Amino acid sequence: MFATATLRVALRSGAASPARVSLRCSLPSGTIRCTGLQFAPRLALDGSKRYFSFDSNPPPKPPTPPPAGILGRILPPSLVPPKDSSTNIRKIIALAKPERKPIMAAVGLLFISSSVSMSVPFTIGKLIDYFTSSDPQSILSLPPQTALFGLLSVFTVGALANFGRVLLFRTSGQRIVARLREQTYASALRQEVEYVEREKGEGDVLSRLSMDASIVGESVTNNLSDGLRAIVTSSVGLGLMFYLSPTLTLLMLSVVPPISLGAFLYGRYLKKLSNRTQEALGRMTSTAQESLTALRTVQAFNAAPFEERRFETRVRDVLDLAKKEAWASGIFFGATGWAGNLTILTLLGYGGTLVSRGEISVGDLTSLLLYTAYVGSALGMLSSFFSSMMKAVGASTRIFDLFSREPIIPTNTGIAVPKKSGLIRFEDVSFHYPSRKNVDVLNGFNLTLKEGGSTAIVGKSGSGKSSVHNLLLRFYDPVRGKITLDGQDIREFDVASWRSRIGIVPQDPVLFSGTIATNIAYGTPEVSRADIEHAARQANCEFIWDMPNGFDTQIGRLSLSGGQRQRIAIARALLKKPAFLCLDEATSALDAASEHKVNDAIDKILQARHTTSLIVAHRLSTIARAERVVVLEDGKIVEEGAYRDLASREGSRFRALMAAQLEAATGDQTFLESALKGRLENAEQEKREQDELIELSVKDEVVVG
Ligand SMILES: Nc1ncnc2c1ncn2[C@@H]1O[C@H](COP(=O)(O)OP(=O)(O)OP(=O)(O)O)[C@@H](O)[C@H]1O
Repeated sequence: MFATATLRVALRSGAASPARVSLRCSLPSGTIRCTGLQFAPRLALDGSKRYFSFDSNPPPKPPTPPPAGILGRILPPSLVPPKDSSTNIRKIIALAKPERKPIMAAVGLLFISSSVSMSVPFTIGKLIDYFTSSDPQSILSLPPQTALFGLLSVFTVGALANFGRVLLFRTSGQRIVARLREQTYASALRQEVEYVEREKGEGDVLSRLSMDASIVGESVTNNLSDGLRAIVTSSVGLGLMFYLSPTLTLLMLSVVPPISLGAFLYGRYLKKLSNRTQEALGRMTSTAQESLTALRTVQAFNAAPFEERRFETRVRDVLDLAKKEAWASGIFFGATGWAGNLTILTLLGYGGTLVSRGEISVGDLTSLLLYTAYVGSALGMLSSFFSSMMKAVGASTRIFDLFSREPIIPTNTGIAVPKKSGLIRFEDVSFHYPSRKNVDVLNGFNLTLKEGGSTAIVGKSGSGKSSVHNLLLRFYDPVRGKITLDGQDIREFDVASWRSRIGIVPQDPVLFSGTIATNIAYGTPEVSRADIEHAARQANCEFIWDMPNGFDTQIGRLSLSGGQRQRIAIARALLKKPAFLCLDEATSALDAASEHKVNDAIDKILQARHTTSLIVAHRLSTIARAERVVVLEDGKIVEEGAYRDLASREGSRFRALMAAQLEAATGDQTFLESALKGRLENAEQEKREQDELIELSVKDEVVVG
């Protein structure tokens, strides 16, 4: 039996499909079969019967059919414009839609200015005939003064129309570029981190936003304007030429087909080059960005010459492509110029004979030669219009790739997360990163986080602790298994709603340009100054009060220590009043006073019973503070319990791990015992001493640059 229903479905990574699809499903012999997608998925119902997941792989793509249409039949495939060209041209035109009024007005003005300029050769011809004729009255029916005044007025109107055309085309062009950049940026921010950080690289995305957007914007306005002008000039010019002398015009036209073919081939070649140039520019920007953001490391390693060479290689790639473009342009423009001059020469030779035979006047021949020059330059403009359109199609492919890409972790779909916090469970989760599919980071990982409880997750470096946070925050989704909140798969929630309930304190917190206050209120801009100060106080950020401008101090001018940055990040997380907190403790050693303050701030979070915390812990003093400690090994939790129990259990994995971390030889039990015990005592004593410690002067912590 078949039933039609609309199901909410989520597809595993790699499968692209809208979040809502209609499927026809049947249940023959216990297997659910569905149709309605391009490929037949195998549907698995999980135990809760609320979440459906597809284990689907699209079938291999059929071989690309040969290009259709006349061009496809007569030209080799490499010369046929690809199908996406026309789609992209349509998308580019769609971008210009909101600007249709100014663009239409500009086109109107273009017709006026072009008509005026097209009247110039005709007028010059008539004037020459007037001044050289034995009977001038037969040529001009108006008195010469009136004719000159009329011409002056026409030229003024033409100039004003030209002014309006340029202004309108350029301003709408800039608005289109602005819109394109905004939307592409918004799309980049929506993508899953893997795509931006790994698959493409931030530099590549930046180059799409800056250079590619400009090229596309240019093409829809300046080039379009010049292209239209060229079309008007060449068609009107040719019409007038036919009117003046059909024979000479046909002679002139004999050179057009070879030039047009040249322009077509040149445009195709240029598009390819442009694509490759943009890719090379993206790689160049990425390289520069990487070393400039790590300038300290570069300088500390005296690696500037090495980085220069690396950048130079990238610049060379761009230069090589630019050279190819220069050759192509040189050959094309040289050849077309030569062909143009040859045409003029032929026209002059044959036209002179016609004049001597009295078949055409000197004025008309002059007009014709001028029109030939006009039409020739218009055809040149048309070919450069065609090549820049091709360039824009190349650049637009890169922009539209990003612009219309649906992120693998979908946004704006799913239900809102319930207000109350709840029980989080990782159920048989397996995970590998998309770029390293052969390395299982988690494998059958099970973990329950009690509401309001605190759990420290410990394990060797690279064992996958931070990956657990990444999954909880839905930067990635599990490859198998699921994460649930009170039994509901978190993939059913709207991702923004889910993340709004989670506070994060990363290992190396990022501070954005702006003031300390805006940084603490990052993500919660509606909070009051009193709330910001309260959160800062709770996170032991007393150093802020000692700064010259307090909370209004600009971050850009500060050099903050690791401990200070972490405390600002803790204040930021506290301000969000999160139901769940992911804290990734910094591995770098903090000085004693700083460590006390960070730990004390962490304590406050742990004591806030409304927050469920999952701490990736490195320091024993932090581990000792959590209610529960879990040990991660080979992608699984291999041990869990209270710190006291694990620390005192002979032969526990936890003790072995801590021994390795403390670099204590297995035989040196005394050192390990005292460290494990000492940390717990320290943690307890710290609590008692914290108020006193916070009073300690921290003024010298602040460095204003
Ligand atoms: N985006 C990524 N793409 C591919 N592999 C990754 C990515 N992030 C982490 N890894 C790899 O996944 C494994 C687990 O990394 P993870 O950062 O979760 O470990 P960790 O236990 O938090 O390490 P540490 O304690 O050193 O911070 C490591 O082998 C790491 O190299």
